[in-house]
Amino acid sequence: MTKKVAVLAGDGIGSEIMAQALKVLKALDLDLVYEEALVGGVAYAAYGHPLPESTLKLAKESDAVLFGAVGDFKYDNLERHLRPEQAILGLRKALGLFVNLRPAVCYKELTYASSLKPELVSGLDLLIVRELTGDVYFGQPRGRRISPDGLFAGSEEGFDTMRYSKPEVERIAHVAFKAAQGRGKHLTSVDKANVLETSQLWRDTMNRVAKEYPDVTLEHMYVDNAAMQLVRAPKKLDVLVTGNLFGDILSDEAAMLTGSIGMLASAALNEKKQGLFEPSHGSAPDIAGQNIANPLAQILSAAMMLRYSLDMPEAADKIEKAVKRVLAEGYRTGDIWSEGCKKVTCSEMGDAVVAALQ
Ligand SMILES: NC(=O)c1ccc[n+]([C@@H]2O[C@H](COP(=O)([O-])OP(=O)(O)OC[C@H]3O[C@@H](n4cnc5c(N)ncnc54)[C@H](O)[C@@H]3O)[C@@H](O)[C@H]2O)c1
Ligand SMILES: CC(C)[C@H](C(=O)O)[C@@H](O)C(=O)O
Ligand SMILES: [Mg+2]
Repeated sequence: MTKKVAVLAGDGIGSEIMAQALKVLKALDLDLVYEEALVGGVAYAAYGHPLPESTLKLAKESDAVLFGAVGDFKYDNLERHLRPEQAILGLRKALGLFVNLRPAVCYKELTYASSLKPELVSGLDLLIVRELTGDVYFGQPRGRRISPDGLFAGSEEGFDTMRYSKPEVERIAHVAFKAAQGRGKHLTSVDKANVLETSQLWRDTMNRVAKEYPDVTLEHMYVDNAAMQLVRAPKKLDVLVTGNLFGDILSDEAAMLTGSIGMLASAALNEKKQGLFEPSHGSAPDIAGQNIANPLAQILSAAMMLRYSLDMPEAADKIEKAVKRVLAEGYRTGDIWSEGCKKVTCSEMGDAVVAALQ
């Protein structure tokens, strides 16, 4: 049966990189229909809301969502619920996308583009499993008020609530342990249990779930140390599991190990394998409209979509192989370019990937 993909390009470089991913998908001539809709700042401009009902409906009834990026500094002063970023948060929550897989792979051709020494990153292949629908991102209560107590009583304060429930940690733990079983059988759980109750519950729960996976070695690491280890000896890590906020920060850090944030794809999944697939980076307003963004994270996110949600692993393999091929042939957008390589625009990179499909 023909499957349906909701295509939400969003803001900034979103439409430029999405055009490349669609070009690649369409060149594969798959049994898919694509339906586009507005999301983020462009949706706010058209409908007065970053996640219009029609876009949410399309996302819900589709087999997968291919998402670009949202965010535009010109909307930074809107009330929070109208800001473009609320669209991605709203979609994650509405679709129950509690699993976020962010693989950080350093292709051998890009070793030089990493900010770390080549020997530290060559062959790097790590997977961040980030919990995506809980934590301080969604915890209530939150808000602004006049502080009722303490040293600054009477002053305006802002507050958010970091929360995780046991079943919420258990379900992401199972995903992470299973991922570790399929890889190096080593799982690093990242928390801040030396300070936070939320993290202590996280750690206790990880330890309990670990008993069901005796073949996987579980290690705990405080998030400050994890941030350090990621740049000290990243290849000692294989699968990391962590909460929403820590995962957001660590995945951008891991992105730079691979050479550019423009290389980091991601999958957000629910229990039914329905997913939203997006690059880990944002709308990059500083380079939008210039056709110079790196589209590979978006193209690799499309490959993840074929693998994880649409049961088309051969097509996913083809895309991933084509990306490796264009890198081997020396094609580089500006963010990963170095002397001796072929500098290409965003759309030329898309064309190169299409030409490299076999
Ligand atoms: N999932 C999302 O949609 C998402 C993710 C992160 C940030 N954002 C939003 O994006 C906007 C910009 O945020 P930011 O500047 O902090 O982060 P960003 O990821 O958009 O950009 C950070 C830096 O990386 C560069 N960059 C990002 N993607 C690139 C690519 N594909 N090729 C080459 N260079 C690339 C940018 O030019 C910029 O210098 C904000 O509104 C933010 O809230 C959205
Ligand atoms: C835009 C923002 C809400 C989002 C997040 O914090 O999850 C982004 O940074 C990401 O990494 O996908
Ligand atoms: Mg982020």
